[in-house]
Amino acid sequence: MKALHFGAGNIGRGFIGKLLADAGIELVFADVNQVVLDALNARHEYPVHVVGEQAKVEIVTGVSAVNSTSDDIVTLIAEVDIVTTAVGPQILERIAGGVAKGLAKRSDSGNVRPLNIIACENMVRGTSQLKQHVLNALPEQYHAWVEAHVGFVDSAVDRIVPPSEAGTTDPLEVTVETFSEWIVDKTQFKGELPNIPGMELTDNLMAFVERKLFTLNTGHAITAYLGQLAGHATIRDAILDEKVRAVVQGAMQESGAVLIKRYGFEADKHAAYIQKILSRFENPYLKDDVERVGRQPLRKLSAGDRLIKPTLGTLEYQLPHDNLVQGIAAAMHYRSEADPQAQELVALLAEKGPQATLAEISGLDADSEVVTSVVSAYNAMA
Ligand SMILES: NC(=O)C1=CN([C@@H]2O[C@H](COP(=O)(O)OP(=O)(O)OC[C@H]3O[C@@H](n4cnc5c(N)ncnc54)[C@H](O)[C@@H]3O)[C@@H](O)[C@H]2O)C=CC1
Ligand SMILES: O=P(O)(O)OC[C@H]1O[C@](O)(CO)[C@@H](O)[C@@H]1O
Repeated sequence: MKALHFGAGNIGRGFIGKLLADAGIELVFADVNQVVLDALNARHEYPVHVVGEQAKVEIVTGVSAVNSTSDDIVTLIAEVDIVTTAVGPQILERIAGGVAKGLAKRSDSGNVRPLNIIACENMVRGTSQLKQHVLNALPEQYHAWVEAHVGFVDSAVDRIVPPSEAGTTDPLEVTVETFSEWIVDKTQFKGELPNIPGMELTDNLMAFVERKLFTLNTGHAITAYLGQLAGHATIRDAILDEKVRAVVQGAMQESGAVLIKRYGFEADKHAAYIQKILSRFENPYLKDDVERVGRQPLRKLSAGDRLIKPTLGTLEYQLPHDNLVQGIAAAMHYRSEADPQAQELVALLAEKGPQATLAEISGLDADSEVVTSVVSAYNAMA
C-alpha cells in the first residue's frame, strides 16, 4: 500500500504520517518547506519524541518527500491508495488543483483501484470541503469516475503536537503527547476498509467531530486567550491559573450540555472526558505556547468553529453560555505580531469597534443579546 500525505508539519510528522508509516505503508510527504523536504529525502527517517511519564523516542522510517507544487503530486495521486492531509483548513483549496490533476491522470491511465482521501484538519467535515474544491477544479467529464472510484472520507483528529522545543537543530524532530485519537467515517470509503492501527472507524462521525472540536478545541482556545490576557506564556501555566481554569471548565461544560442534548452522550462520561482534557492541558512534558494555540483568531471566531458554534447550540437549546461569552471576548483580545489574522482583527476592531467586528467575523446578529454580552465582557477585560 502506498500513501501521499500533504503537510509534513507537526500533525503530519507527529501523528498521521507516523501512523501510516508504522502500519507498513510506503509514505511520501508533500510539503512546500524546502528545508523539511530536503531533510526527509536525505535521511528517509525522523525521530518522534513521545512525552509522558514514560518518555520514548520512536523513529519513523522509510519516508520520502516531494514538493507539493510540483508535478510529482499528479504522478503520485495517479498511483497511491490513500491520500491524507494536515495542512491547515485554509490550505485545502490550494492543494485541490494538484489533486484534481492527479485524479484526471489516474482516470486517463485506467487505474480503477479504489483511492481514499482523508483530510485531517481541525474542522467539521474537512474532507467534504476538500472534495468540493477538487470538483471545482476538475473537468466535468471526470466527475462520475471520481464518484465511482474515489472515497472522500471525513475524520476527527486529536493529538496535541506543539512545535519542537526551541533549541533543537533538527528540522524533522517532533514532540507529541501520549494521547491520540484519529476517527474516520467508515461509510465514506471506497473498496476494503484499511487496517491502520490507531485509525478508528465509525458510522457516527459527526458526534465524534463535534465532541472533539467543541470540547478539546473550545477549551484549548479559551485557555490560550484568557491565558494570554493574564500574562501566561504557556497553556500549562494558563490552565494552572484558577481563574482561567474555572472559565475554561465552565465553557467546556456549557458546550458539553449542547453535545449531550444533540448526540445523547452520557453526562458522567462527558464530564470525565472534560477532566481528561484538563489534565492534557496541564501536561508538564509539553511546552505549548498560548500564541500557537490561539493562532488564526478569525477562523476560530467564525460561525462553524469552536467558540461560536457551541454558543449557537446554547441558544438553540436555551442553555447557559456565560463562560463561552468570556472566551469569545478574550479571543477578540488575542494579539500576535506573527499572525496575519491577529493583525486583521486589530485593524477591524480599530475601524469598526467590537460589536460590528464580532458580527462580521462570526455571522452573529450585531443587535443580539449574545453579542451585547460579549461586548460588555470585552470592554471589561480591556
Ligand atoms: N498541531 C496540533 O496539535 C494539531 C493540529 N491539527 C490540525 O492539523 C492541521 C495541521 O496543523 P499543524 O501540523 O499543527 O500545522 P503545521 O504548521 O505544523 O503543519 C502544516 C504543514 O503544512 C505545510 N504546507 C503549507 N502549505 C502547503 C501546501 N500548499 N502543500 C503542502 N503542504 C503545505 C507547511 O509547510 C507545514 O509543514 C491543522 O488543520 C490543525 O488544525 C489537528 C489536531 C492537532
Ligand atoms: O489551532 P488549530 O489549527 O485549530 O490546531 C491546533 C489545535 O488542535 C489541537 O492540536 C488539538 O487537537 C490543539 O493543539 C490546538 O488547539
